[in-house]
Amino acid sequence: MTAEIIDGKAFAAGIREKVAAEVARVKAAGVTPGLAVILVGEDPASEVYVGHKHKATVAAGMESFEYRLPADVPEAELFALIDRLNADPAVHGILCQFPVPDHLDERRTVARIDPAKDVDGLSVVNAGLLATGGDALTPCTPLGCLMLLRDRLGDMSGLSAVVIGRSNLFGKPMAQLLLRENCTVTMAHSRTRDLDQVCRGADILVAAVGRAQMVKGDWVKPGATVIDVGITRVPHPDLPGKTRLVGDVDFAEAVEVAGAITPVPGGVGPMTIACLLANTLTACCRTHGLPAPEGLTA
Ligand SMILES: Nc1nc(=O)c2c([nH]1)NC[C@@H]1CN(c3ccc(C(=O)N[C@@H](CCC(=O)O)C(=O)O)cc3)C=[N+]21
Repeated sequence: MTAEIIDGKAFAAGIREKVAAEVARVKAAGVTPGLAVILVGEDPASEVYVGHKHKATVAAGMESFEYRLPADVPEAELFALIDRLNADPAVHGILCQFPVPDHLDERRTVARIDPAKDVDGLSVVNAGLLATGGDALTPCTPLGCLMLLRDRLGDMSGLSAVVIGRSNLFGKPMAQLLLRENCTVTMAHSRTRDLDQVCRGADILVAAVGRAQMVKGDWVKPGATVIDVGITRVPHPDLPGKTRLVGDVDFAEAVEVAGAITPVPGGVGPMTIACLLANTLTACCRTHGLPAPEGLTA
């Protein structure tokens, strides 16, 4: 039996349409949601993502503001920009693309962003709200995974969920979201013993380790839902000089065992951008006391 392949690209397109419809509604109420993206330095991969974000933002009817700062920008200058955006009523979401150059500190940078505009959901305030059951802005990639899981599984109560990876950006918030769905959650990581065995117990297996094709087919419980958050560029096996994207899961093996699985590309990645738009809309609605859009939040 081969797994159902979860089409994140199509699902994300649906979310983006929903966002666009809601944007039209808040515009009619006199507000245009705006997203500001800050890119420090010239990382080629980041350039591509920022380009995608800009296009998607505009396509949803929102305002997109882009700021490119030189790689050696002093912290004070970056912070002055963030302060300006915090105070700007046309800006409802602020995202500083990571990684930032070594002389800057991600924690200090996130802390500078107004938590009400922190559409990455990375601030201490939003992480704390998520952990304590409040109305947080939820990190985009975990939110996207949650939407895919809800769509496939509906009620997740009592299911065993294993998240591999414990980053602040993904693993920790993902575990919190699964816990809120009443899963029994295990957080696994690089020091976990007998990781393969731990994974075999999972009804929901979420891989976010950043190691290409690490999760093998025999790590997967038959019928499990597998969410692959990894994205690594590797040399193409058949085309010399070419590359391709792979996830943290050995897809060819896992697809034979799982009940459903997200591909890479076309799985979680497109959901991340769709959820960034959703979060910007949510932030805008909360700021203006408008009803929060349904189905677009955790
Ligand atoms: N502050 C911050 N927030 C982020 O959310 C953030 C960040 N920094 N830095 C970089 C990572 C990476 N990221 C992705 C977004 C979309 C795809 C995506 O759309 N991927 C597609 C296509 C990928 C391709 O073809 O290159 C896919 O998987 O199908 C992937 C990765 C957001 N990030």
